[in-house]
Amino acid sequence: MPNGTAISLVAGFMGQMDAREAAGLIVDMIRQKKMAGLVLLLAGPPGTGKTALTLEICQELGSKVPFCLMVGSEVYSLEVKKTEVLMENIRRAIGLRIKENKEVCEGEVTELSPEETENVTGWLW
Ligand SMILES: Nc1ncnc2c1ncn2[C@@H]1O[C@H](COP(=O)(O)OP(=O)(O)OP(=O)(O)O)[C@@H](O)[C@H]1O
Repeated sequence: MPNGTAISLVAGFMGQMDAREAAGLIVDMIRQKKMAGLVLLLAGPPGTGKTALTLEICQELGSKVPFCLMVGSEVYSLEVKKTEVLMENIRRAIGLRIKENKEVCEGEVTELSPEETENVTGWLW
């Protein structure tokens, strides 16, 4: 609502008034670029709506803000480095935005003519 209080039932979300009002403040702060360099941490028991609230914040910020769900057990896996997991998710988030602008050309390749180059990368300079 305009005064910053949450509506008791909206978009399937009910209760959690304090958390939803706080989420509204976060959305305002992001829009005013006051969250730059800051991280929002939602803590609480399982199934209390942390993910749902995060998705709401993301949707409120518009279609250009990607929602990228990360699984905690992935981050703490011994097989993959934490930085690799983070990089993969950042790539995924950027990929979502690139995908929106993707131009698809349809056609048929009728001929391929390989060209010899001097450098090992295969790029023409
Ligand atoms: N206040 C709420 N109103 C309506 N539905 C809710 C509310 N809180 C949670 N839910 C629903 O309960 C389910 C579990 O919520 P969610 O996955 O967001 O919880 P979570 O806190 O992220 O859980 P976890 O810590 O296990 O990841 C979802 O389907 C969500 O839509």
